[in-house]
Amino acid sequence: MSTENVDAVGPVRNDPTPGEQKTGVRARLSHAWRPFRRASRVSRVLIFSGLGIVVLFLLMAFVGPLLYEYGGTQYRVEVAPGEFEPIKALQPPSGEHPLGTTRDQFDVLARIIDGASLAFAVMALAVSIAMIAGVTLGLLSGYRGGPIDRALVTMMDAVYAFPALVLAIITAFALSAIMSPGVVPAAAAVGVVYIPQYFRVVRNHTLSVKQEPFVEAARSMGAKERTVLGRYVFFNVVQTVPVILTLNAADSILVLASLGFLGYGVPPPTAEWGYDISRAITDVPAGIWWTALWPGLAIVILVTALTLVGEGLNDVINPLLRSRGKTGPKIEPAPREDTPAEDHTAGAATGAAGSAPQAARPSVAVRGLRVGYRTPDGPLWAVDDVSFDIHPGESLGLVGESGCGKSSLGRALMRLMPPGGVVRGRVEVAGEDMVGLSESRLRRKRGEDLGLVFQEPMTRLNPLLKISDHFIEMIRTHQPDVSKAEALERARVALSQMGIPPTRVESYPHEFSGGMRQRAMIALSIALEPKVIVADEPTTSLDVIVESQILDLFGRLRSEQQIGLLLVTHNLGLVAETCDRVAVMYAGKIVEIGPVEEIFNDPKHPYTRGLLASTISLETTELHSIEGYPPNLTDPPPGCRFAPRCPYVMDHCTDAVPRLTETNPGQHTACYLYPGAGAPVPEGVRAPEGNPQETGV
Ligand SMILES: Nc1ncnc2c1ncn2[C@@H]1O[C@H](COP(=O)(O)OP(=O)(O)OP(=O)(O)O)[C@@H](O)[C@H]1O
Repeated sequence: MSTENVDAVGPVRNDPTPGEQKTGVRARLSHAWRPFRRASRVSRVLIFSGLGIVVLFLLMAFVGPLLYEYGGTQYRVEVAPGEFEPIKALQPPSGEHPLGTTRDQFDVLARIIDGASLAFAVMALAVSIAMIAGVTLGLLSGYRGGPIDRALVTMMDAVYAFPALVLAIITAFALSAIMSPGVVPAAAAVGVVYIPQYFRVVRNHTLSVKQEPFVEAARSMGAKERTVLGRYVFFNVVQTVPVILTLNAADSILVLASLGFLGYGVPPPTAEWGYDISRAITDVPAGIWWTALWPGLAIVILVTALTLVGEGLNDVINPLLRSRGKTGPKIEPAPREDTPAEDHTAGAATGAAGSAPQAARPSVAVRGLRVGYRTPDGPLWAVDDVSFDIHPGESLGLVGESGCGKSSLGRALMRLMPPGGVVRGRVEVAGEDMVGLSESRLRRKRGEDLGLVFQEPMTRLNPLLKISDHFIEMIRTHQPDVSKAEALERARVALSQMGIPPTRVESYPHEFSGGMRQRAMIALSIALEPKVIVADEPTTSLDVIVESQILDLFGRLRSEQQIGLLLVTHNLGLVAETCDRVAVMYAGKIVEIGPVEEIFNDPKHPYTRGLLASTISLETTELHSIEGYPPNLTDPPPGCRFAPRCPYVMDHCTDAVPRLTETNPGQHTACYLYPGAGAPVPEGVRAPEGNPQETGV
């Protein structure tokens, strides 16, 4: 029996589809039934035939003793009050003893009936022991990590290395020293065998689930730690349990029978199928077939039935397996999105460093932001003293080479840092400093004031939750008074605003195309009408048509809802098309910031020039590149960090970090080639001019 598929197990989610609102018990039954209705025919046949057999055995175990005249340990019959006659040993099946009698003068059918009661009792107890211990330890180990994890993994590996039966026998021996033999020690001996299975599956799931982008995405939308642990870690992890449970239930019957066969199980004369087979071993050569056959058949049939239920359940509750048998998702007509004319001039006027002057107060004001990590080579400041503003409806592009700190900056705005990451400085969002906020207040700000859109939306949506669940959870986390029905309605509206048919709200993320997932992710991030969206490479994994749809969406959100946008990207073309202003980052610092038009037409910083020169456009005749590599941020060069790669480097470039100084209206550049950067420009030095794509850096 394998548990290999359980890693992919999904939820049994039972939410109503639109237009089907039932109430009370009927609704619950209908919802519980839904996953089975969606399951393939084969799965349903497997489950229900298996369940049918298990129910027959249960009836036999619990109703049988009331109806059948013999008991499993009864070796005589009362023929008259106080007068007994022994049951004859080794009687073949007959009207009186339908399955015959054993050499110990027991009725075989009565032994089968009592053996079934024992099997169910041991199975239930053993599986519960294993599940509770394995799941608890697995969650603890995976979530906590560190020495606890190492100790538990070593212990479980040692236990797992033992052959199951040997382990069960050793446990039975050990338990016999502290308690008298019976159902409980037998169940404990069987249960111990399965603890490592639950432990390994749950621990590995916990480890991977807690790092899943969708867990981070949930945090970015303000989910509480308890919700993250419960709904995203525990909920994802426990989906694996029912399948292991049914498969282990089947296996436990075999282990119990083996223990009984070897004489280590429940002590005789208790009816136990394995023990009965061992007693019948010498009967078979003597032509006495019935004493071994019936308990053997009972074991085979019950184990097979439980396995069928387990395999069928796996198919039903795993959404990925479930969709395997279908003809595929319905093909939706391409969504029509009206593109309003974008106002790229908004916020593109003159202003102080990092800020476009606007009448309104900025939605985000970043001042002296530093973002650091602990690394084996020492502290690394990925963002170092960065300041800028984003005004309502304004879009700021953040560009730079890989590793210059763009994503770190984006995350720091939400204070969504990996372990070991620190944020210093001020990030004022709607008048409150994110850096100093308490965790609970921070959770409210995330989602409500700041939305986050990631690249690869598939990994950011919980694969076990429907799109509707994502909306309901996020909306109700921030607005507990909103009913589920209202949240669902808002989800439908938000989806249709993004060009996704509202009927698709009940789909799982894997039933969406990449573009639909990204639009759903955007719909989610704007559901609470945040002031600013941080979009980190939002179109990287999408084709150009979907990319253009997404950009149109951002444009609409900005012009219609005045949502600000921080677009983190490598793609200068995307910035030219989408943004009002652009900030160029190099080695953790903003080296140039200003209106897109100014910077793209007249870049001042040699690094900006280098970046633009290495961009391919229709006019490109010769591709330039910036020589060398960005510095190691654990040990950045002194002064201007670009100096080691700069073709215009001067002596004093390495003395101190140049200040951002206005070089064009609204455009600020941190370079000693321009007066105001902190040192006089040496005589005879001329700053570069002209189109860098033609002239190079
Ligand atoms: N969790 C972390 N621990 C240690 N260092 C990190 C961590 N995350 C990022 N860094 C380091 O911080 C620096 C900036 O990384 P970041 O991902 O912010 O850059 P980026 O410009 O977004 O790069 P890319 O465009 O490739 O995503 C890099 O030197 C990177 O190695």
